[in-house]
Amino acid sequence: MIVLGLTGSIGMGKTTTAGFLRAEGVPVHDADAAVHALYRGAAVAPIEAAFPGTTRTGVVDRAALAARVLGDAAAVARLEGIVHPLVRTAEDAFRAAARRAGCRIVALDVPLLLEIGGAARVDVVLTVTARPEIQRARVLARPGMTEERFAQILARQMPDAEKRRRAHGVIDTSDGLEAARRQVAGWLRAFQGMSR
Ligand SMILES: CC(C)(COP(=O)(O)OP(=O)(O)OC[C@H]1O[C@@H](n2cnc3c(N)ncnc32)[C@H](O)[C@@H]1O)[C@@H](O)C(=O)NCCC(=O)NCCS
Ligand SMILES: Nc1ncnc2c1ncn2[C@@H]1O[C@H](COP(=O)(O)OP(=O)(O)OP(=O)(O)O)[C@@H](O)[C@H]1O
Repeated sequence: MIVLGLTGSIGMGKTTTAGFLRAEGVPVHDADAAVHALYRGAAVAPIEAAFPGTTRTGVVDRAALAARVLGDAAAVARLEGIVHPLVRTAEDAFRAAARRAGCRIVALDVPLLLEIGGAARVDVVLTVTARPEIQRARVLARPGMTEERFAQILARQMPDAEKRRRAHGVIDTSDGLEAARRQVAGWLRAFQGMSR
């Protein structure tokens, strides 16, 4: 079974590109979705213990948690130390189920794949990118997003050029949905020739 690692910085088009993979029959595990589920489940108690007052009625309050950790590298590292192992457990269960089901190729959608050394756990890295001005317009169009918050998030993420350099394949979402969909189909044809 070939494991694709789908990654890319904020607003580059990972989720949309993951949708193209699913449409081609590739099961996708979404790390961000796993984190959202953990914030209603297994992560609530350890996060409340580490950051008192950041959960409400058994659910992590993302805004309170963000206010508590963002801008404090040690606190972000502590949060990641709680969350990332739980995400890995969910990913491992997804991979085992896909292997049992006889899947030939699966994808892990992990925004921080390269930041957390995750390239070692996939066979192929696919980086989703877009021209900087397009990324910027997309992110700043989001409710509540500010130039400062955008800069803060970019500062925490590996530069896009480095993510493209480390990738086996790049999907550029700058030229519309159909162009990106065609790139996904092209890379899948290339990877399906691989044997694992
Ligand atoms: C700190 C938290 C609560 C802030 O939540 P909030 O809803 O305000 O922001 P959101 O999660 O949407 O993040 C916004 C953007 O930053 C990226 N991002 C999220 N966490 C991190 C991080 N630790 N380092 C770098 N980029 C990050 C996301 O991929 C997204 O592109 C949240 O980011 C979080 O729970 N982070 C720890 C878990 C994690 O590392 N998630 C990334 C998925 S692998
Ligand atoms: N190929 C594309 N062509 C045009 N617009 C796109 C394309 N891919 C994504 N978009 C648009 O860009 C925005 C961000 O897309 P998406 O949510 O998939 O990115 P993301 O990388 O998952 O974002 P984040 O990491 O911030 O969650 C959305 O408005 C989406 O419709």
